[in-house]
This record gives sequence, structure tokens and C-alpha cells, in this order.
Amino acid sequence: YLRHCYNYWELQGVPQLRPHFIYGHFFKLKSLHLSELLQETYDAFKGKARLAGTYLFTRPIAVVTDLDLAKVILIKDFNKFVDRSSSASLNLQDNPLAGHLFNLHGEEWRALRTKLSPTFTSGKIKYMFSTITEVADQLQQTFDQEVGDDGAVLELHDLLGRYTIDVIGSCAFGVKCNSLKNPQAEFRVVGRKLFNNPKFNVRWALFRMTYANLFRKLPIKFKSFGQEHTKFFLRLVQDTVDLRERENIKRNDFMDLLLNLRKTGESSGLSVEQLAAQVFVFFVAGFETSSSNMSWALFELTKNQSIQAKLRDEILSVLQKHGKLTYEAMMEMTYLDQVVNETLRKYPALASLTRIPAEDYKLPSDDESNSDGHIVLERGIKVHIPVRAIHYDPEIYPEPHEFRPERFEPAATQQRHPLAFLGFGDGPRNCIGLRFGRMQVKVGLITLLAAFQFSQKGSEIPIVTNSHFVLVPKNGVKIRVDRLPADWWSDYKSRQV
Ligand code: HEM
Repeated sequence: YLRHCYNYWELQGVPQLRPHFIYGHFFKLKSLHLSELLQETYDAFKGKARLAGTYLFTRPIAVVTDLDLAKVILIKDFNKFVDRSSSASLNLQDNPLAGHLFNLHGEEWRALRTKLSPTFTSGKIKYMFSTITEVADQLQQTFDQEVGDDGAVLELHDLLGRYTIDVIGSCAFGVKCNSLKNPQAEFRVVGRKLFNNPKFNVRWALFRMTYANLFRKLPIKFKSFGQEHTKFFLRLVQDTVDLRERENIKRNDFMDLLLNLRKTGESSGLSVEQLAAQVFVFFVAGFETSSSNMSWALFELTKNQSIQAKLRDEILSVLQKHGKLTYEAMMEMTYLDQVVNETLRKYPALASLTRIPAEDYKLPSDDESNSDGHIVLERGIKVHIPVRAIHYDPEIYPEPHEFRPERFEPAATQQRHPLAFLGFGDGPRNCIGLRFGRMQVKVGLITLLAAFQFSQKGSEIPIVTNSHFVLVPKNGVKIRVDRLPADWWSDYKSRQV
């Protein structure tokens, strides 16, 4: 039976990473993000085939090794690849919060994405800028207390997670979480539980996801998400909705924009459960991705002091020109933008993007050099675009382990394939919150780099988690932080002359 399963790709005419005939790739499944398996498949077949096959337990998965094919799947033929997971994995009865944009399928996804997209335009996001800077002020105060007069080694990932939780809490739920001031705030506690479960077993979780269909039919229920968390979010959203509707409260936040959608009076308006699911995904997708991006950025800036100095110089000169931190000032900081991109290249939030063909799909063969135009991707097969492997491909990014923001100068970006950077995904199903995410990351980095120096003494090298989809630092990011000397800037300038 196993021999038959592991022959799937060969029978389809697709080159495959041959698994062990009994235990398959079991011992390679060390992480939920499958980075290692995808990297190995990419390395084995890149340049030889546009698509390669491998196996998750006995299930075949496809790995795209060619950026043109990635473009076809994510953008050109997107209508044939709308979903990122199988519909069997969605169990709304047991978990009403799972009905969010990231998980939804087909037409349901399309209708909701159309409704939510206007919420995330630059114009709307800009209104939230002052809410973010208010939280950033608290971040600076908290750092200042922790650092003291003598400086200290701080665990940044926790502090930055509290910053992004307070931002998302304020902008998505309209709630002041105060987790920066009070680490035991309920939001923080729930957020930590979502991402750090010490009892979590990677292979078991992968197994359940791979055979979700089978597990749904079993009489035993395995809860993937704690009931108390579901209750917490549903209660919070219901209370906020009631309060705002009763007292006609208006705020420039996602909740307000979602409530307007609810009031459109159309039958297609959002129910409270749907609304709760959306703010929940904004919370889950928005806080850990952004705090990790900031943590990794500060870690790289600590290792690369000249880049830290160059970035701080940009930040201080733009702030001086504008008098204070405004949206326009932030947008003027182009080197900061490059630093954020280079961080996402080295530490993408998702190791791969997944899409599933709704129908059997024949690979396009418009180019004569494609000898694989006969290959058919069967309906329902999971296709992985291996973001991390692409971001570390030395033919695309020479010396990929080096941190070089210059890679994202406009001229350098233009020379690469448009899909060489996939930090926020691509196509109609890319990250809906990318502008908001970038904004909270940038405001946080500006605030910290304008006031503090990050250095290596006593710092530790962080490692990437293996227990979650999002590539977060496992045991935090411990870095030496000192208040910036008052004469830092004049000193830096005199050294530049
Ligand atoms: C630095 C911060 C962030 C990163 C790196 C990031 C990354 C991503 C990636 C890679 C995807 C998958 C895209 C694809 O499959 O093509 C995604 C999807 C998504 N992200 Fe983000 N994200 C960030 C911040 C946010 C924020 C702040 C929000 C909400 C406020 C958000 C909400 C979502 C949602 C709802 C989806 C699913 C979109 C859909 O299926 O239509 N993300 N994100």
C-alpha cells in the first residue's frame, strides 16, 4: 500500500523526492511549517522541473520550483486556485471563529474579501496612525523603565508582542488592552496561549490536518482551539457591538468599519459570529507576524551596527524635518522600508503559500521549453509555493544569509522576478493587512531606534520555532539595550564627513 502511495507523483510524470518506503518523510516532519521538506524538494528540482512532488505522511503535495509557474498559480490563473486549504479542515459548528478570511473557501471567501477590502485601503489605514503612535509612546516608556540608566538585556519579542497586541486590540476591537503596562492583561494571556502551547506535538498536529476529513468522521472530538478562547472573543465582540450600537459610538478602527458593513442592511451584511471571526483573524494574523518582524529586524540591526546607524540617521533627519512623527514622515523613510523588506525576506512569516486547484488543472505549456505541459494537477492537491526556499535561493539573492537592505533599492528590485519577494504573498489572496502591518512595524521601529541603541553584549542568538505556522522566534530575542547618548547624531554626522 505504501509503495503505491509513494508512487503517486511518478505516475503523474512529476519528479519526486522519494520517501523511505515505510516511514515516508516522517522524520523530516520536524516543523509545522514544513520548511525543511520544502527546502529539500526545491533544492533537488529547481532548474530541472517547474513542479516537483513530495509527501506529507502518505498524502502527495506539489512544490513549485519556478517563479513563472508561481505567478500563474497566484495571479494569472488565480480563479482556478482560490482556496489555500481543503474545506474539510473547516468546522464552523465547533469553532465559529474559524469562519474568517484566511480559512474561507470559494465564493464565500470572494464575497467577504470584496466586503473587507475597502477597510484596508491606505486612506482608511491612515486614520489609525495616531492610535498606533499613542501605543508606541507607551512602548517607549516601557522600554525606558526596563532599560534604566545602566542599560539592560531585554527579551524584545515579549515586549514587542505586547505593543502589537495593544495596537491590534485598539484598532480591531476598539479596546485598550494595556498589556504593555500589565503583562497579565487578558489579551496578552490569550495571545500567548495561542502561540506557545508547551504540550503541542508537531507531527500529531500535522497528521490531524493532513487527514482532517477522516478526523471529522470520528466520534471523538479533538478541539484545536480552546473553548474559553472562543468565548472570550465572542463575548468581547458582542459587548463592543452592543455598546457602540447603544451609545452610537464612532471610532476610527476596524470594528467601526465592520459595523458599518453590518448596517448596510443588505441580507449579505455580517453576523456577529462572522464579525467576531474577522476581528479574531486580524488579532491572530496581525500581532505575532508584526512583532516577530520587528524582533528579527532589531536582531539583524544588532548584528549589523553600520546598518543600524544608517537607519537611525534616516529616522532622526526625517523626524527633524517634520518636527514629529507623522504618516507622511514615516512614508519618507525609504531605507526603513528596505530594512523591513529585507527582514521579511530572511524571516518570512509563512514558509510557504498554499493553493488548491478547484478542478483538475493542466500545467500551461505556452513556452516550447516546457516539456511538462501534459502534467495534470488533480483537484484538491495541495500546491506549496516555498517562500522561504525562494527567499534563500542564491541565484535570486546572492549570499542569502547576509542581511542587505540594499537588495530592496528600487533598481535592484526591478531586476528581479516580480515574485521573488513573497513576504505578504501575492495575487488576489495576498495579505489583506499588509499596509496596516507595515505601518505598525515601522512606527514601532522608528520609536525605538530614535531613543535606544541595540548592541550585542550579552545578547543571544534566537532560533525559529518549529511548533507553529508562523515563523516566530522560539525562546524570544534577548538583546542589549541602552538609552541613546544625547550626542549620538552629531557624533555620527562628524564621523561621516
Ligand atoms: C508584518 C506583518 C504581516 C505579515 C508578514 C503577513 C503575512 C501574510 C501572508 C504571507 C499571508 C498569506 C498570503 C497569501 O497566501 O498569498 C497573509 C494573509 C493574511 N493576512 Fe497578513 N501579514 C501581516 C500582517 C497582517 C495584519 C496586521 C493583518 C490584519 C489586520 C493581516 C491579515 C491577514 C489576513 C486576513 C490574511 C488572509 C487573506 C485572504 O485569505 O484573503 N495580516 N498575511
